[in-house]
Amino acid sequence: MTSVGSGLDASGPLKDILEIWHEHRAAVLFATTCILALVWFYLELLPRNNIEPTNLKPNQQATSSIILEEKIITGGEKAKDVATGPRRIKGELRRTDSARKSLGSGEERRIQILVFYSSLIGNTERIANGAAEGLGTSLGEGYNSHSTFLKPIVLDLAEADYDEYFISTPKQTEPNTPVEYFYLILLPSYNIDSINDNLLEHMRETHHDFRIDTAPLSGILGYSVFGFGDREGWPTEDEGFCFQAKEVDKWMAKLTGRKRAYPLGMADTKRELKERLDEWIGGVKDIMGLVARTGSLGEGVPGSGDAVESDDEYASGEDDDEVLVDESLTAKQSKRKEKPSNIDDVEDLGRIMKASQADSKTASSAPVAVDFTTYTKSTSKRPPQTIKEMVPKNSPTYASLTKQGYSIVGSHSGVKICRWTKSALRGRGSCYKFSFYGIASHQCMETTPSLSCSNKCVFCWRHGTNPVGTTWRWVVDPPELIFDGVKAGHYKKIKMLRGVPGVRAERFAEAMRIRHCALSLVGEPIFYPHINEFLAMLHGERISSFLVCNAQHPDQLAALKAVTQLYVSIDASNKESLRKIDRPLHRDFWERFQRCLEILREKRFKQRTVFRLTLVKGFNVEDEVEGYADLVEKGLPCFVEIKGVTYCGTSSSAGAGLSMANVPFYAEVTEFVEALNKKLNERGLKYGIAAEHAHSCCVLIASERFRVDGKWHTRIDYQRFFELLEERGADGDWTPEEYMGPETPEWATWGQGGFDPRDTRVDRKGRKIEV
Ligand SMILES: Cc1cc2nc3c(=O)[nH]c(=O)nc-3n(C[C@H](O)[C@H](O)[C@H](O)COP(=O)(O)O)c2cc1C
Ligand code: SF4
Repeated sequence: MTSVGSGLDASGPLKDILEIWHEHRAAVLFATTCILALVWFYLELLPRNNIEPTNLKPNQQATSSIILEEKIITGGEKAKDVATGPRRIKGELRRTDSARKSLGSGEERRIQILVFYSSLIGNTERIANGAAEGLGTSLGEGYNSHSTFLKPIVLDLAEADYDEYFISTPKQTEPNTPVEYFYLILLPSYNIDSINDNLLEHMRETHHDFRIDTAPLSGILGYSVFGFGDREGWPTEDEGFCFQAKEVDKWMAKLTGRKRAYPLGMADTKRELKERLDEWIGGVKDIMGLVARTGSLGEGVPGSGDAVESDDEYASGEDDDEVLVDESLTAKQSKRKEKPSNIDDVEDLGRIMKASQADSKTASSAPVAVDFTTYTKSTSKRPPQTIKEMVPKNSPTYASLTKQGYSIVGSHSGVKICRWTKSALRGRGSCYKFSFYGIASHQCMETTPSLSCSNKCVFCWRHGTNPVGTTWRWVVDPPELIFDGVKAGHYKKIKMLRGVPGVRAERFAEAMRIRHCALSLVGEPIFYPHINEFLAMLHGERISSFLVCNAQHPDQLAALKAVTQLYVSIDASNKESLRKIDRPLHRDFWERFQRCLEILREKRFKQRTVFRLTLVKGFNVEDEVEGYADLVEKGLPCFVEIKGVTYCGTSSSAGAGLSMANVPFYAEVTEFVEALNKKLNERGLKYGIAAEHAHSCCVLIASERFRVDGKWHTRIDYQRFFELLEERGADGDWTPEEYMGPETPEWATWGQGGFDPRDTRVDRKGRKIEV
């Protein structure tokens, strides 16, 4: 037996131990090292993990590191620098109250509202004090345990130190209890020298001072401005109404790096003060609630509160009704062959709906899909098919649509904010439907309960991403889910526009109540099996319905109940042209189209019916006036909207062969309209050119039924429409004349251009255009 290095002879238990040591020396050393490493790891890192919240803001993080150094107590002494090696912790970990609050919840915050005002006559001073008191009372009640609103402080801009408040974020008085600041600025305008000029000068200089950050107030939580003015002396914003509040709002956006938390509010102090102020204060309180709950001002769209006051959305070209040339159409797409699909009875629709509603996720018991490809009925039976979602979350279609700004609701519906809604929120004009029918664009929701369509129109601006199909072969979502979802999606997007330059508090508040619904987004709304239930929900909340269909689903059109205004798209005047331009999937598309016109004719004394013509030069304009007159004679719609196609592409539409050359000039549209109107009159049809919206390249021909004492009445009495619905039900009998609105405003009538004089017309870069 050999000795163990020491030269000692070993025997008995000692010998056993030594033998084991020899055999397992490496393993034992490794285990010991691991245990020591774990102990070090525990002692060194655990305390820090406990007290360093990862999601704190920079100033909070700074505070936490101060706390780390000062408050970890080792036997009554301050801890040594953590980098010097493992620490031995004795005794308890103690923290100050504020640190405990701040770190225990991870989100404790103290918010200080500063109410700035200027006042020559004294009104604004009184209002500022009242507002601060009101806010103090309601916010003092607290939104949750993690936020404390300190009593608002009122500051007179004539006395406040600009260097303290407008050159950088106000200094923290107690570093261990950081405070976040929220600025409210109440400002009357004066066209004489006043303290406002000093403030504006100071803001301008600060922003341009190369020694100072261009956004030195970016550390504040947010701001909002309210302006006071007098419309008697300064009737419009262009004439100086609240001009200094507008300026301050703009400079604050720059200095804070887009932290406009709520839109600029404005009031004529002699007329609408209380209403506007309450509205604005209510909005500010909501934002405070949001901050308290979530710790942030919420999401904003790109450009929201943009310091350069951008108008980027004008370049996006999005719009429900502006039909845009789709640059993404490719030769490949246009040549794509349609797969032969099943032909079944329309009655099967009911079966599909029931089955898919019963269990939308159980695909195995799926009924036979409905095929609308051929309008004639067939009795052939098809094997059961699997029901899928139309736009599954993981599909490229979903990704593409959401990228384009659609919110997908459920599995086949969508909602999107149209560019006119944004435009109206900013006082830059509503869409032509305002001029013609009185729809306020900022109160309009654009949605569809079916993202699928059965055409592939050459001018469709949906970038070829919407699903197409002739059959409803997808899961059917219940109408309640869609209704709640689209409203929530719409409101969410409106809220995101709160910081966009030019959005006015008044219109923003109005926009939080949807009054109109344009069912004309991508897809075909009447494709949705529960369209009537969905419409009833809209009407139940007094939301008007403007439903556009593609004249390819006659049975659904016939079964459609009351809508406020019913459209069919008339994209061509003859079969060949329609095939070329709409590229329909249905083989019997022309028969379907004709049948839809007949149905519209039948409905014309019950509903406001509209033909929508989209003119594409080289496709459906030349030599087609006669053909369109035939169609109007057949359908006898209440109105004919004629619109020039709009181009948004940067490259040519190779597949469809479209380019800017296909976009008619407004003069060409008006020439066409005059020719069509003449043809109609020659045939003894009583129509006339009623209104126009040159900005949208759109003109309205109306039936003389809507001309009273020589004046056009193309607008709608929405109130009366809902009364009729409530009195007589969705199948009830009434005529469109019964809810005919007041006279079409002079500025909207033919020859006047159609731009609301109360709005400001701007170009794509936001520069003012003289109308
Ligand atoms: C000399 C003078 C000039 C004014 N200039 C404007 C103006 O350019 N634009 C505007 O909207 N209101 C203007 N106003 C209206 C005031 O902004 C409005 O009356 C405001 O409520 C006054 O607030 P104060 O009482 O706090 O000073 C002016 C008022 C005065 C007396
Ligand atoms: S009707 Fe509504 S959705 Fe359509 S363009 Fe006007 S505002 Fe937009």
